[in-house]
Amino acid sequence: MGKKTKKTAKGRLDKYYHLAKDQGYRARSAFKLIQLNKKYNFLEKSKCLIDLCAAPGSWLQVANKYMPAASLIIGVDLVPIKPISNIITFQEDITSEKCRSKLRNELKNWKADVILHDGAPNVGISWLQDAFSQSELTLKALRLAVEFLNKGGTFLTKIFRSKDYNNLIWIFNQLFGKVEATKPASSRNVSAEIFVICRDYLAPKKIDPKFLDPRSVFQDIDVGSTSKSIDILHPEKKRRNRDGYEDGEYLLYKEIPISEFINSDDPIKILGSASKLKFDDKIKELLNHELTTEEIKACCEDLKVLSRKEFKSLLKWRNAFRKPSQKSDNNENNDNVKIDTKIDEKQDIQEELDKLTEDERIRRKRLRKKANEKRQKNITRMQLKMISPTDIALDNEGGVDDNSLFNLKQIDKSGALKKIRKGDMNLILDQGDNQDDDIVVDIQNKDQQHKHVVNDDITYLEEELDELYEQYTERKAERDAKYRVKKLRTKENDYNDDALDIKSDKDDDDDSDIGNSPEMMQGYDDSSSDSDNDSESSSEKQQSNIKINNEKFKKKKISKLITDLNENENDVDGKIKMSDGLSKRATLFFDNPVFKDILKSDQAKFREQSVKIADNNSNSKEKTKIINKPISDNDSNSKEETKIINKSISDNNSNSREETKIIDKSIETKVQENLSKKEKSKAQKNLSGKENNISQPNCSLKRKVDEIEDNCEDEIEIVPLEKDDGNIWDPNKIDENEIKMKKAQKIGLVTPEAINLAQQLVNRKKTKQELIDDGFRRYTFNDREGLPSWFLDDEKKHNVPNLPITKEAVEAFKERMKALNARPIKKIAEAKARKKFKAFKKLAKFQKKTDAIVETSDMTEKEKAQTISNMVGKLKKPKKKEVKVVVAKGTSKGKKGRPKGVKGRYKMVDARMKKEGRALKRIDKKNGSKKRQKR
Ligand SMILES: C[S@@+](CC[C@H](N)C(=O)[O-])C[C@H]1O[C@@H](n2cnc3c(N)ncnc32)[C@H](O)[C@@H]1O
Repeated sequence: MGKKTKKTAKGRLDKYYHLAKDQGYRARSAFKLIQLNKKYNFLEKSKCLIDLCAAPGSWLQVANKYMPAASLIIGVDLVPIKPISNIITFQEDITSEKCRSKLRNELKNWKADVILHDGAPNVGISWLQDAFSQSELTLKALRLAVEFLNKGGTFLTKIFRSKDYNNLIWIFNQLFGKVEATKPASSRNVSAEIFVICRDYLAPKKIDPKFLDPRSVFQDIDVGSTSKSIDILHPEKKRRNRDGYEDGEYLLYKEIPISEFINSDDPIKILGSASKLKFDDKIKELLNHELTTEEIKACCEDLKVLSRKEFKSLLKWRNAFRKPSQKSDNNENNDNVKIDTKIDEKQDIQEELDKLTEDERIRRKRLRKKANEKRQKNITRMQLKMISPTDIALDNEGGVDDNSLFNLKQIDKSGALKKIRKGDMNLILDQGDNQDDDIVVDIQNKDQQHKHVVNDDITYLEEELDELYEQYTERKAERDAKYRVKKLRTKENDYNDDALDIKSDKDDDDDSDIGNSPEMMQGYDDSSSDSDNDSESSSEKQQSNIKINNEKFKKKKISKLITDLNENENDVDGKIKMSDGLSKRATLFFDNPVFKDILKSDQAKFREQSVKIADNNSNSKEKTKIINKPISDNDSNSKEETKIINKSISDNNSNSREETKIIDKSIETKVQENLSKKEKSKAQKNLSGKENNISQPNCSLKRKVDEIEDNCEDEIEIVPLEKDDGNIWDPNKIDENEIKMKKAQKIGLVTPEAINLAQQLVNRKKTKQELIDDGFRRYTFNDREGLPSWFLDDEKKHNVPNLPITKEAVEAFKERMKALNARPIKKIAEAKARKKFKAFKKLAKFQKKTDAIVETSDMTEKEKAQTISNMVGKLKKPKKKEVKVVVAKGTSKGKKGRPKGVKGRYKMVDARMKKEGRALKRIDKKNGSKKRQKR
């Protein structure tokens, strides 16, 4: 058995426990007397009270409180009672003669107005004995009551509800005018105790001693048959018996003769109550009967361990030995048994079935709940714009399968892609009935009605999704005005779908999404690389490549909108990667028309940048191609190429490194020109004669370039490289800036200027161009050359750019800093929160207690106010932190740190110090009392 804790046992620490503690009562039972007194008002009128069984003394406290001052109150108990002022207490057994004489001594000629009895003998032996001793103790208390009670006095006693209850009440009624049994609210419901208040003591001159003799009071009771048999066929229906043991039976083991079992009209009862069936002399011949098997004998030996089957076989066996007349008498009984057993089996099966059905229902409910939660989560995520509507379909089963609602593969098969792209989903649904294999397989087996239901569901879901998607796009449009323009453009593109299919090559040069597609970019690169090894006109091939790729992309673009979701290049470990390097999910997301124009512009920029990079990169294939072109082409082409290069030279004059490259290019151009004029024949010779030169055009070119460079040194004007002007004083270049950058990266924007600028950029108040323009001002090119250091220092201090910043921005920054400064550090904040939480908990507890006091009807308003104010006082008083004085001895002597077995605050002292401390305290106390006496 698990150990019962103080808290759990009978719910010990209840409201009355706390109330008693708060009001200083020694036990919660004080409230029982308070409540009884409230009902019957007997304490206020009394001047003498005897409390029999008074320890620990809470009833005495209540009596002292409610009775008039200078009343005589006597308390007696088996255990000592802690003294209470104005109350006489002594330790005695109330059943003893000694107690009687002691009481007589204390009372002298007085008689009590009230006698209380809350005695509880040592219980726990057995129910029967417990109840009996309680009744006996009550009778003993009554005996004292009739001796010491005044006429018209009150006797309050506790009794347990048992079979003796009625007898006791009868006795009380003979001696008192009014007898009432009641159970106060503070008495626990689980307790069998009840209080009987007997008022108007009749004080008869002569009392029949039998009234106070337990043997005569409790012997004539006929409580009826108290058989403790168990229903052997329904052992689980066994009820707890609160009546205790059978009368006269104090043993659990019971032997019953077999003859009794056979002749009994209620054999089941016998089997339930007996421990063993004894083969008695009367029917000893049964022992040797063939029906009396060893198993039957063994069953008779110990009935307590038999199963239902074994009990049945015993009953069968008994039936065989019954006389026909007896049989007919008991046939009914046996039939009942059989019917009962059958019903039992059926019941068992039914119960089992019910249990299984219930389990299944719970399982389904759980699954349904899970699915609903997931759906709800997706919708929320979509509303928060964390995912696109298409993701919901993907997430539904962790991906798109053949049965998925959004399996566009099915739609693809239908050949109605264009219609879908125009938004006509109904068309596909109509066709889908015939073309969707998977759906057909499913639906074929079901009736037509079901088909409609399924279609209706899908249509409904699609409509819902469309609606959500529209909401999403509208929200987006509201946020971004530019989006509307893009949307218009998207619409235009949609209307021109057919035209898009046969768009001319002209479009390739535009910044359209086709030309900017990743595939397109790839195609572009491919063509460049092809030209390395191809002697064919590169421009032509490039054009044709672009055209092919363009068509490919067009096809892809068209089918993208309603593409097969399973289309992927790699599907490794379940992670699907699309051709453009994005995951399938991401590709789907960016295929959304919302991103169409964003991608267009971005890709266009990307292409521009790529072309520029290709132009500027000396090692790039593109450049080699351009340089190679004059070799393979005629002289006329070379001039055009030179122009292109010159153009790029003029475009890129800011960077010195770039410039060097450009100069290299100009050299190469000149070389090419010279090559076309002077060395053409030589080069042709080389090209036709030397295989190596053909296979490695770059090498031959380089050699030629070297040769020609040597020859034409005079003709080439070499432009000197611009020196890196380190003397230009650029305040942005100094280390300080780097430090600021690092700081900003670490803790964010730290100056109001930075915040202002960031805000302007984010709110689109400032464009990129304006920002660049702002960079060119009088501070931009400050020449530091030859300036004295003191001047530079001074300049650094005072000649700083006055960046434009609004008053509001500065105010906002100040506020932000103030807020930051006002915020406590983490540890302090945590400590404060902890303190607050503790105070809150304390307050809640206090409130609970005060509520209980306010609600209680056992106290006057004044008392309530007093108790609450006392509690407030206690709450305010800080608890003293106890410091334990530990004498350093044994192992802890001379050792540092906490001594063994000491918890909480402690102070290490040596034995002398402790003794001296005590002596000082004693002396102080003595002196203090002397001083007081003098006063
Ligand atoms: C429930 S307590 C009484 C509580 C008491 N009314 C109060 O409010 O503090 C029961 C007490 O009966 C006492 N008791 C039991 N048998 C007794 C006896 N024969 N004589 C005296 N006291 C007895 C026990 O010692 C026990 O303290």
